[in-house]
Amino acid sequence: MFAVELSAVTFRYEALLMRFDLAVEAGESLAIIGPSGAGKSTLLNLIAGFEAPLSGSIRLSGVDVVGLPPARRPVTMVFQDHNLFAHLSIFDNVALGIDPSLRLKNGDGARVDAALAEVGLAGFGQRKPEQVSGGERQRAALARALVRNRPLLLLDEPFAALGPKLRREMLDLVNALRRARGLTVLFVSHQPEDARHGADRVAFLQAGEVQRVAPTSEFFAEPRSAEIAAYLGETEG
Ligand SMILES: Nc1ncnc2c1ncn2[C@@H]1O[C@H](COP(=O)(O)OP(=O)(O)OP(=O)(O)O)[C@@H](O)[C@H]1O
Repeated sequence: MFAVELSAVTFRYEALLMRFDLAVEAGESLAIIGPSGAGKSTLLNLIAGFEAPLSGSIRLSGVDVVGLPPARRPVTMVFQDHNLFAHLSIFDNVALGIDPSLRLKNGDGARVDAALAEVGLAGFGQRKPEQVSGGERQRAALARALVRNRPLLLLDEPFAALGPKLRREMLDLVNALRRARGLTVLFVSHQPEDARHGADRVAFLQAGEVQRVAPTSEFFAEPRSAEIAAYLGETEG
């Protein structure tokens, strides 16, 4: 049974008809790369339930989730724009992952503290988002995703604004959390280097389709398809 399985999933934005087929094993880390407008964010949004397909099936751990709202899917997601509330402390921002109205029950506070410690933010709970660095804000967003205890973690370019060294550190953190918690991770990145560094396999999207999926070392090995060579030339220049 796959952690994620999309079969003939179609979706349309104006002129672009997308059609996705993809299978991801439990515990895997999959990088999703491809040109701007290829459908990378749309693919994650379909899995998370922020968009509904025209047709096809989306199975998560064997269960067809089409029609289920995002909150009822075994999924948690982190975005590039971390969506932290400026007026709330880091602790409260993370606690929103447990209860959006911040009515915490016994033990919830300890869960928030544990998640903050897991992402390297022990002791940062009482600061406001503006009082921490960009990398630390993304760690907080990751902690908020983790407290939801979902087996599938989707990352839509969450580290795009960080420099290369920090991005590698964040990918290492994600992979450590993946192993410790047995998560399946799908991450979108514009940096092929992120895929090389942090993914077991790479999915290359082009014009609304998954054009190639391969183990990372195989994906980057020669010979490459014309489309992949063009993409890598375009972005590595
Ligand atoms: N809300 C929307 N309304 C109309 N068209 C949209 C909308 N969101 C995305 N699109 C279009 O759908 C296509 C796929 O967009 P998507 O954001 O999934 O691509 P992407 O690969 O994530 O791109 P990028 O790398 O630039 O973020 C693009 O052609 C885009 O213009």
